[in-house]
Amino acid sequence: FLCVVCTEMVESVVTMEAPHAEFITNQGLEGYKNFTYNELYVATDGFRIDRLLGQGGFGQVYKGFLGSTNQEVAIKRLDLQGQQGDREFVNEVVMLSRLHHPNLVKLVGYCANNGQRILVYEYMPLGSLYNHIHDLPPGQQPLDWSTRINILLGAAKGLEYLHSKAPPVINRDVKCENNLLGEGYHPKLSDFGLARLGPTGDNTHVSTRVMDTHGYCAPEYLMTGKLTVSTDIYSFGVVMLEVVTGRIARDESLPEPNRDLALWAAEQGIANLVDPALQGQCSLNRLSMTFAVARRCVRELPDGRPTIAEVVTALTRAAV
Ligand SMILES: Nc1ncnc2c1ncn2[C@@H]1O[C@H](COP(=O)(O)OP(=O)(O)OP(=O)(O)O)[C@@H](O)[C@H]1O
Repeated sequence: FLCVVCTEMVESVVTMEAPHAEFITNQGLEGYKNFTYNELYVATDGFRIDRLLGQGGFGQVYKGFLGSTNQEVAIKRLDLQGQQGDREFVNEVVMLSRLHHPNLVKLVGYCANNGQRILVYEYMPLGSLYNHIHDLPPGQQPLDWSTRINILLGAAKGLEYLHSKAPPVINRDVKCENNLLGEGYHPKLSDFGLARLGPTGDNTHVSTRVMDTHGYCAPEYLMTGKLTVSTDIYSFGVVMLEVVTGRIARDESLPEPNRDLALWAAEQGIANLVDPALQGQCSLNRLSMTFAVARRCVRELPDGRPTIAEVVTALTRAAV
């Protein structure tokens, strides 16, 4: 019964019918805890400011502690902006309840009582990849080559799982901030509120909202709003370039055409590309392999981009 319900809900999310958040609460989703607002209020000491982990496009994320299970969690409280927020909420809950992989962040539960829209996730103690690549606080050592390549490999495996579903799940929001890190820098993709089920047959899903997340968007997506697995591949290529160059995806302080990392990297030799902090840590062969696959991912024409399975193969070779 629940599977049928989930499928119906996913379809209604994709076709943007009326939200179903109260419906989720009433029916429950097997395996996920339906929290009361009070439980989460207690877990975060009243959503105290010093528990704030970060602010995303859809609301604040707090660190919480569930006394009943002795578990640390991340609690995302969505800003209530009418149906839009509701749609993202239902989409995230339904998507995560169907998707399970060691490189995807786990949903612990949710709360949709009294107009609240709150998601509860496993806590990822090392935060986002962004914070380990960019704007390092003084004294923090940059990640070494082997850690960086293993993070990329794990993230690529998470994306491979999504793309291997029938129909494929398009993450649509692949970026460094959405790669969260657990103990030992184990990476997990997060944030499926924007994920969409991909096209079947020759149809291409046309998004009603084209979102440019600062240098991560494939050119054809910006022009047409058409979502395919190739648009995720482009974004993943930008993440790869960030991780190995240490540069951000789009640097507004630079003159065009050097602002977008993907465009800049296409014109550079390896010596210029590699993050100075990685000098001497990796053979030229592995560096060239990694840059070659990253550059293929950010090709202008989607047909020239590799599949995520090819990316996993290349990164596996670069990691050994
Ligand atoms: N499960 C988690 N464990 C630990 N920290 C988390 C977790 N989820 C989110 N965070 C922190 O909260 C921040 C905001 O997360 P969130 O997913 O809301 O936004 P985002 O991905 O940065 O942006 P957007 O929602 O616009 O894509 C993250 O960058 C991360 O630092």
